Amino acid sequence: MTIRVFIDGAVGTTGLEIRERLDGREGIEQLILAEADRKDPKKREDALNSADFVILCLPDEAAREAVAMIRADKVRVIDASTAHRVAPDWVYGFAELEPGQMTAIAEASRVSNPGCYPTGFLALVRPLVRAGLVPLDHSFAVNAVSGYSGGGKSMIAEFEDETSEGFTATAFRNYGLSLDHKHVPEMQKHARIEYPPIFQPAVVRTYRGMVVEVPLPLHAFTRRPSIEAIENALRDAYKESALVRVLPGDVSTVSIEEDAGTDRLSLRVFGNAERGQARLVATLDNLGKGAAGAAVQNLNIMAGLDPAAGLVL
Ligand SMILES: NC(=O)C1=CN([C@@H]2O[C@H](COP(=O)(O)OP(=O)(O)OC[C@H]3O[C@@H](n4cnc5c(N)ncnc54)[C@H](OP(=O)(O)O)[C@@H]3O)[C@@H](O)[C@H]2O)C=CC1
Ligand SMILES: CC(=O)N[C@@H](CCC(=O)OP(=O)(O)O)C(=O)O
Repeated sequence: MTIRVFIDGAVGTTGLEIRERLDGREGIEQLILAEADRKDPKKREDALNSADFVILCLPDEAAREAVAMIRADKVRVIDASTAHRVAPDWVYGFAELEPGQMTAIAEASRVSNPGCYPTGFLALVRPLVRAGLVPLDHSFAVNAVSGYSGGGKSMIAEFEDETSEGFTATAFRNYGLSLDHKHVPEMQKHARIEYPPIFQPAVVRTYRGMVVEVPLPLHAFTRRPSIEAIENALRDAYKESALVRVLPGDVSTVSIEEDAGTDRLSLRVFGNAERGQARLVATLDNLGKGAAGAAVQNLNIMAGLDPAAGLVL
């Protein structure tokens, strides 16, 4: 059986990566709009309704509009934008996050692809909250850096094109200083924690890759979990996963290039037992498990294909 896939936003940063991964795959036919038609509402509407699977790689508002254009019941949607990540009637497309999540994705008609930063945060934190090692009412902090492709075409131009408005030569800059980053509700909801985490993102002069860190004051928690207990809980949560790996915390540094160019998500636990402090560190590619890789994985799961097909391990 061949499935028909339409990527809306196929020439954007995420869309192109997905398209390349699906190109030439047996059993997948891509509906592709010509450059002159790709923003034509009528042409998009036709494509959106004649596909079996639609992957939205659009800004949030355009993603909402695209969903509203879909009338055919058979069309199943994966939305890479932020638009539906906390919507109650959408399935959260993070297959490894909860027991049973892969089945929920396989059966879903509407799947929201996780954000890149939430992917790192949730992978580190959710198993610990679920196991009761970290209390639900802990006030989490998240420190993270991303490659500049995380901001899509406009941020790529800011970092690469001297003639673009907003061109910057900076090596590192923080942002989200008003503490209202769009990923915070998604992190809170899917970690199932009481308070919004304090999210401290930054962007650096490298194209792709991310490091996402969560500091934990273990000494302050009622159960005072050991560093080993934290690492074991993560190992247990991801023991069956091909993409999420828990690595020993025996290195002296972790670089942003670690998983760039792959669909892996690597987790490490560092700590100081005497002080009762830990640093949880995730690395991933914002365009891999953080976007395009996750979308391809979700498509595989929804269409009943090999879950690892087209992914870079
Ligand atoms: N970049 C990343 O690392 C990640 C991105 N995402 C999400 O994926 C989505 C896409 O992001 P990204 O690829 O980075 O963004 P880009 O800006 O690189 O690409 C967006 C694409 O959508 C097109 N587009 C915009 N409006 C419309 C419309 N009304 N109809 C048809 N096409 C339209 C743009 O056209 P044009 O080329 O003419 O501008 C562009 O090609 C966003 O919601 C983003 O938040 C999620 C996780 C990570
Ligand atoms: C470096 C950078 O600017 N990154 C983007 C997030 C990229 C991403 O994950 O997109 P979604 O919001 O769709 O998840 C940001 O912080 O807004």
